Amino acid sequence: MNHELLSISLDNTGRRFNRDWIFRGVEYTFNSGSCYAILGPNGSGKSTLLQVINGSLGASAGKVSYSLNNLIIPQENIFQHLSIAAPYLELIEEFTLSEMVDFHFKFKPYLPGIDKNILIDLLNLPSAEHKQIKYFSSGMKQRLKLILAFCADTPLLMLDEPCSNLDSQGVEWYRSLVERFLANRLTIIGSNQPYEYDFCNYNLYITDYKK
Ligand SMILES: Nc1ncnc2c1ncn2[C@@H]1O[C@H](COP(=O)(O)OP(=O)(O)OP(=O)(O)O)[C@@H](O)[C@H]1O
Repeated sequence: MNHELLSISLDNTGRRFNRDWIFRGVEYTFNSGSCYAILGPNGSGKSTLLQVINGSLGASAGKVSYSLNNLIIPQENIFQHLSIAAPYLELIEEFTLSEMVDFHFKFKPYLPGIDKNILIDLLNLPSAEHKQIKYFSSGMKQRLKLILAFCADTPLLMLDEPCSNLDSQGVEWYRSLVERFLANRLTIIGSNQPYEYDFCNYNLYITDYKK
């Protein structure tokens, strides 16, 4: 369980592409221990807002600031404290599952109580350990992205469309990870499927920031 206290504040934050504002005037603070859903229809800007929050995309207006254990940290360092599963973040197709897990956890520690064998058991994909990821189905890849994000010991967990390509068993499996691995973290989920986010403490509607 991660015990670091992270706070992310958006101050009059907006992002545009060319002349179109995707969102503007966002005033919001995200805190450890809560789960936030970013909601809106397809193409409304959920992924864009997630990327602005994690600093991988700059804001066109306003600012995003971060504090960890009450110390301000610069935007360029936030990725060290972040685990993310998103459709636009790819796995390394040439690796086997085993190699992918080793590679991922060179950069991020495991959550206490988790190790490689436990993680592979949790993934529940029998006989996939030495299979190359390029031979995984889309649902298997999605499970792998999720388990890598959930099991890394970071205060910030971001999930964009977490159940894309998952079947109903996969959705149940996702919900079991949520119950087990969210405590104390700051979790932000981009979604328009209630089963992906209905346990969140707060909902943000991107359409509220379109003016
Ligand atoms: N690099 C870019 N250049 C120009 N426009 C972009 C760029 N990235 C995203 N957009 C536009 O920004 C808008 C928001 O896209 P975004 O992917 O954030 O929406 P979303 O709510 O996550 O959508 P979905 O639910 O379909 O995943 C869309 O109109 C998209 O075309």
